[in-house]
Amino acid sequence: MSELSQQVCEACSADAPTVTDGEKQELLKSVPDWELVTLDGEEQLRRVFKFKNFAQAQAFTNKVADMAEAEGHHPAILLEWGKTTVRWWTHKISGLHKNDFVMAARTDIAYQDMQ
Ligand SMILES: C[C@H](O)[C@H](O)[C@H]1CNC2=NC(N)=NC(=O)C2=N1
Repeated sequence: MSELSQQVCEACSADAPTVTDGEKQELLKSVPDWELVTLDGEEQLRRVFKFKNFAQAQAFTNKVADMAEAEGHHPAILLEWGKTTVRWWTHKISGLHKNDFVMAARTDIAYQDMQ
């Protein structure tokens, strides 16, 4: 499997399967800084990114938003002073698809590029 962050989202339909527990454990190895959370019954990936101020958090938020729009796959993003919280899941299957792990890995690269 090529580096997760180099992959792109595959077309995902409403009847696409969520990742299995085994797939989750394997994929999580590529995004170790992310946590699995369940909100409103939907399993998601979540990570909090820390910054020196609001402007840096805002710039990162915009990078992630642009990447999401380009990919047609969108996160929930909370922008606060000094931090940005990103959650990835696939709305149409109410859970986690491999696409979410790809986008989490690409979000990590966007953060690394700002350090
Ligand atoms: C019509 C549009 O392409 C779809 O609603 C896309 C938009 N972005 C999306 N983003 C996420 N995270 N999950 C989706 O199911 C999804 N669907």
